[in-house]
Amino acid sequence: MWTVNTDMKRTIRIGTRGSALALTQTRTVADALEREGDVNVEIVAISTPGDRSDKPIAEIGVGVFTSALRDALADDEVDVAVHSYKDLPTAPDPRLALAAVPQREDPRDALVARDGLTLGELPPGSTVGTGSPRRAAQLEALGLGLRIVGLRGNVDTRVRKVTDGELDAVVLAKAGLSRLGRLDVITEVLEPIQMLPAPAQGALAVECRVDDVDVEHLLRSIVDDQATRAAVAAERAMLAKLEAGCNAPVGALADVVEDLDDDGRVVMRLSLRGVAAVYAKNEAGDPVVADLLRASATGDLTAAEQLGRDLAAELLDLGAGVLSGPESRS
Ligand SMILES: NCc1[nH]cc(CCC(=O)O)c1CC(=O)O
Repeated sequence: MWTVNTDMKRTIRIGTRGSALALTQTRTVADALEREGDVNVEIVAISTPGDRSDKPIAEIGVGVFTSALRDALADDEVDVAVHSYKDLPTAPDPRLALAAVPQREDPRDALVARDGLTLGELPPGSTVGTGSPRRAAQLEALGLGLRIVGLRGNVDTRVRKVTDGELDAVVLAKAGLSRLGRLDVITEVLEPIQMLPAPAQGALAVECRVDDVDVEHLLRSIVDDQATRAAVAAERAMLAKLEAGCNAPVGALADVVEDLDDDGRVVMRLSLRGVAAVYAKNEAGDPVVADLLRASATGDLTAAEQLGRDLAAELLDLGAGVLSGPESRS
């Protein structure tokens, strides 16, 4: 007796962190592949040191959430890795290819405050939780007299600090709340003019092994979004160049916008805004935000990375490298 395997579909193993957020965003990639790719998909949760530690990210370092996943992919334990793009180090991993950048969620940060309050309605002295020096610096610069309190943990844990009355508010990525179905807790979506998001916030990075051309082609044709890829490339190029010159917290946001060319025809271009904090030392020798440097520029969609590097150069000229504060990427 013998049986014929009639199911000739290839099975693609997709690696992800095990958090509710990571699993949900990986599910969207898996669903698209199963729907349009004529493949079977298996989701493999991989535990990372970042998931097992409660220390501030600034202490445990960049890549804590992503390097275990990248290793599993390079070692052929999975075929695809789905990351929150903003958690990836800027240095490329030569073992891997960035096969797809799916369409981005709303990149903005969101306030979750007690009693439905907005930032402007929080009385001076209110406590606002965030573990991100980028968010802390921009909150301080608003001059509202808010007390910034360090914070870590998953999205639900952070929201609970407000619902339990421990903090007056927390700031989180809107995309994370959206993916978890928790948009209802948002009391204000923060405009980029007040708070520029982390480079690549709200976007996913989908990687495969550099020599796995079949999977790369599959991912590129089904889940890649070119506008998101260009926007995120500009933001990340800006971050990468600034990292070389300083470790100041950086915010960046690129939008695809309509513009007119020399002949008055409508063309799509990339508009990039960036912010970097400059620190000074107070009497106790601790770094405090002395200034927020801002710059913006518009460029060709096909030269996204150059636009990012140019804007970083402008911020460095303005003094972004002078005295760097706490390291941060989120
Ligand atoms: N730093 C943690 C992190 N990494 C990705 C997200 C979700 C949002 C996203 O994909 O950018 C979050 C949570 C947050 O910043 O509130």
